[in-house]
Amino acid sequence: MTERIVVVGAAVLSDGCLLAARRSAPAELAGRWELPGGKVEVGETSEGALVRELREELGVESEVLARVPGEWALRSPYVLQVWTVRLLADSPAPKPLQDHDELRWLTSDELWDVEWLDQDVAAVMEVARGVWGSGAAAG
Ligand SMILES: Nc1nc2c([nH]c(=O)n2[C@H]2C[C@H](O)[C@@H](COP(=O)(O)OP(=O)(O)OP(=O)(O)O)O2)c(=O)[nH]1
Repeated sequence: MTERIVVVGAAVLSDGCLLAARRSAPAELAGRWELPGGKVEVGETSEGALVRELREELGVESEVLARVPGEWALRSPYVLQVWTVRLLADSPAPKPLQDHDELRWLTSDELWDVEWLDQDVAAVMEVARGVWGSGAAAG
């Protein structure tokens, strides 16, 4: 059986915008944009991993809403699964505390203004389809 490790990515939504995070490390990913998140640890649920990663990376308190259909291959053995997430009302605003050096809230018109990781493009398209409908075509 092929080993497969799930990386959970958060489509954090607020006021109709999607949160994008620019990676600061490792060197081969630095400068490119991604959905914040990380690896699911042993004994952890996907939802638990997302809430933990968002707390560690962005300093926010969040609630997982729904799985975005699909699964996307990353560098083997990793696969990306994505969930929509909202910030709790009393959450601090997100800050790039760990792994990222810049954050942006993107409207559907701005979605392709950032250089997403190549392996994230299909996942971001699926998020856009679910959130905004088919209007947010890749630019
Ligand atoms: N979080 C996240 N990681 C992604 C995305 N796209 C993508 O290729 N990756 C890769 C980068 C990393 O190789 C891996 C996840 O690593 P990570 O560094 O975010 O996870 P982590 O916090 O659990 O890492 P670690 O330092 O504890 O090992 O997946 C994405 O959209 N979000």
